[in-house]
Amino acid sequence: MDLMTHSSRFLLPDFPADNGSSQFYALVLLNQRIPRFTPLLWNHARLRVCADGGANRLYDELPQLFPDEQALAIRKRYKPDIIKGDMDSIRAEVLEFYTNLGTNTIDACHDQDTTDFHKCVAYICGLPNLENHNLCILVAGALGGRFDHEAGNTNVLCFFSTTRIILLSDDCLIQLLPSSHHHEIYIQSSVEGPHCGLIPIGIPSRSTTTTGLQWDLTDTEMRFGGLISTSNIVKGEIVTVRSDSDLLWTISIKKA
Ligand SMILES: Nc1ncnc2c1ncn2[C@@H]1O[C@H](COP(=O)(O)OP(=O)(O)OP(=O)(O)O)[C@@H](O)[C@H]1O
Ligand SMILES: Cc1ncc(C[n+]2csc(CCO)c2C)c(N)n1
Repeated sequence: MDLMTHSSRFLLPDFPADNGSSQFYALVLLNQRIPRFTPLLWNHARLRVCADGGANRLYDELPQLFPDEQALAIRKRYKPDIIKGDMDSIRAEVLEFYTNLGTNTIDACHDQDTTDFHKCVAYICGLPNLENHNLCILVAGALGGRFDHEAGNTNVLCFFSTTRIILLSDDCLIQLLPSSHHHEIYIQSSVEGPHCGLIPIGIPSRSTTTTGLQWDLTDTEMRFGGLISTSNIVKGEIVTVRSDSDLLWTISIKKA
């Protein structure tokens, strides 16, 4: 079984924007409070997409992160490449502002069966010329507020299980660890941890084995209605995970 490695280097303030790695970061902004480190993610991303009302968050909340600068100057500096969704949440003035700046908008109001976030990920995954890149989609504003949205966002991780997608809020990070691989997670202890969780999603895990946690699992069964690993603690610099089913990995993000 192949190894997949993971690192939240994109949260490090001194991780260079032109980081020389083969990773192609895309950023998706959702319609929930944007994390304070969003400008950092923005600088790493080579494609920036707003999911419908996510554009309102960019317009309203990004200038608040730069209180000493003119809101208009910040809005012009942080121009999304694409706004995609069913366009029922983006305000008219916001749509007009970014359209005038040259942002492409893709109206997908005919599809009321997938979320705006799902539509954005499908769009990114369908872009030509990405096959040779190691795509990683960073998602800002994925948690907090409505649980149906949080569940829908988590479902997108499962739907696109072969794509690296990382849900982010001010407080935590969530990603899928597919069972097709075993995993090494390099902990960036200056910005994340120690609280973490491993959660079976979709189906129970008959066997999960970890190293690097305070409460390691050893060929352990996990299922909703039985044991799932919450309030665990990262102990080492590397956490390893092997499981017979897909798991969610979640880790706390430290306050600055
Ligand atoms: N409270 C929230 N928590 C987490 N994610 C959210 C929340 N609100 C919206 N999102 C995410 O942002 C995306 C865009 O939000 P937007 O409000 O435009 O969606 P919507 O389809 O209009 O929602 P609604 O269900 O209210 O009609 C959603 O697809 C969802 O992924
Ligand atoms: C079983 C079922 N439940 C809910 C919806 C509604 N829905 C799901 S995604 C979406 C688009 C949101 O922008 C909407 C309206 C549906 N279609 N099917």
